[in-house]
Amino acid sequence: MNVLQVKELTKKFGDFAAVDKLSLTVREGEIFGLLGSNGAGKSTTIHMIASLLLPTKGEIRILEKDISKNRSFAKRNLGIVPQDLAIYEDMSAYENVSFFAGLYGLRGSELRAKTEEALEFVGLSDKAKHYPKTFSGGMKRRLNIACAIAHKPKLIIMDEPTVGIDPQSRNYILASVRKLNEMGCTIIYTSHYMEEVEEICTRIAIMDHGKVIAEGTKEQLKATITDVKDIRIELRALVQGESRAWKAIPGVRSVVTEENLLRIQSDASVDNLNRILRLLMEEGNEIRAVEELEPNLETVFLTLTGRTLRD
Ligand SMILES: Nc1ncnc2c1ncn2[C@@H]1O[C@H](COP(=O)(O)OP(=O)(O)OP(=O)(O)O)[C@@H](O)[C@H]1O
Repeated sequence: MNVLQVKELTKKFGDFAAVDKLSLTVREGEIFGLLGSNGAGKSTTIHMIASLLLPTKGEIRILEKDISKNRSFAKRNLGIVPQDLAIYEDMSAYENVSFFAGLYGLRGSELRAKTEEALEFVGLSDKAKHYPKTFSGGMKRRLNIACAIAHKPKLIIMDEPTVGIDPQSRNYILASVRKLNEMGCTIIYTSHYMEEVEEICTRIAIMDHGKVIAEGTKEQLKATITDVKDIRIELRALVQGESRAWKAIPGVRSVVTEENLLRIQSDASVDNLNRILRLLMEEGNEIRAVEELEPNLETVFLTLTGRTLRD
C-alpha cells in the first residue's frame, strides 16, 4: 500500500517555486530519505503534507486518501517531528506529550497510557515531571519526537531531527527511527547529512531546487554514476587559481573547493590525474594528499548538481 503519494506538487512564493511539480510515492514499511541541501524545498514539502501550508498546485494522498478532503483522517495518521522544536518550556515533559497527543484526539486513560508509552520510548520516563528548560539539546529533540508519535501514526515525518545535537543523542535518535519502523511505522526522514540517510534509509529521493532529481535505493543511486571518478585532494592551503584552467583539462566535469580541500569530478575513462596535479602545483599549491573516493550519495549529488550538499 502507498502510505504517501505526492503528485505534481508545487508551492510558489510570489514568482519563486520553492517546490516545483514534485512527485513522490512512499510505500508502507519504508524509511524514505529526502536528501537535499539547504533551501532545496524539503521543509516546504513537509509543511504541505502536514496541511500547514496550502499547495499552489498538486495533490497529496495519505493512505490513498486526498488530504484536502480528509483532513482529520490525515491528521490522525500522520506524526510530524518539526525541524524547529515544537515544545513548551513552561510545561513538563509529560504535559507536553499529553498536550500534543490530545490535539490528535486522544482522551482519558488512552491519553495517559500513550503519553507514558511515548516518554518511555524516547527514554524520558524518569524526566516526565521535569521542564524542558532543564534538558540538553538532545533530550529536547527526543521530547519533540515523543510529542509526534504518542498517537501512533502510520506515517512519521522527521525534518532534520539530528541538527545541532551531540553524537550520542544522534545515535539514540537513529536507533529510535529503526525501532519505530520495526513497530510498523513508515518513516520519511529529511536530512542534508548524507551519512545518516545512507545508514538508515531503505529508499532515497534527492531534491534540488524544489524537484526530485534522482530516486532509488542507495545502491541504485550509486550505480547511476559509474562513469564518474571523484578525486579528493588535500592542500596545505588553497591558492585560488584561474578557473578557466580547469576547463582546459580533458574529462574534468566540476571542481568544488572547501577550505583546503578540492573535490574534482571527472570522466572515469580519462586519465588526467597528472595534469590535475601539475596545474595545482603550477598555481603554487602544496599537495598533501590525493585520494580517489568510493562513490557515495554525496558523489551522486555532486555529479547531478555540480555542488556539495553543504553548499
Ligand atoms: N514563506 C516563505 N516565503 C518565501 N520564500 C520561502 C518561504 N519559505 C521557504 N522559502 C524559500 O523556499 C526555498 C525552500 O525552502 P525550504 O525551507 O523548504 O528548504 P529546505 O530544503 O527545507 O532547507 P533547510 O534544510 O534549510 O530547511 C528556500 O529558498 C526558502 O528561502
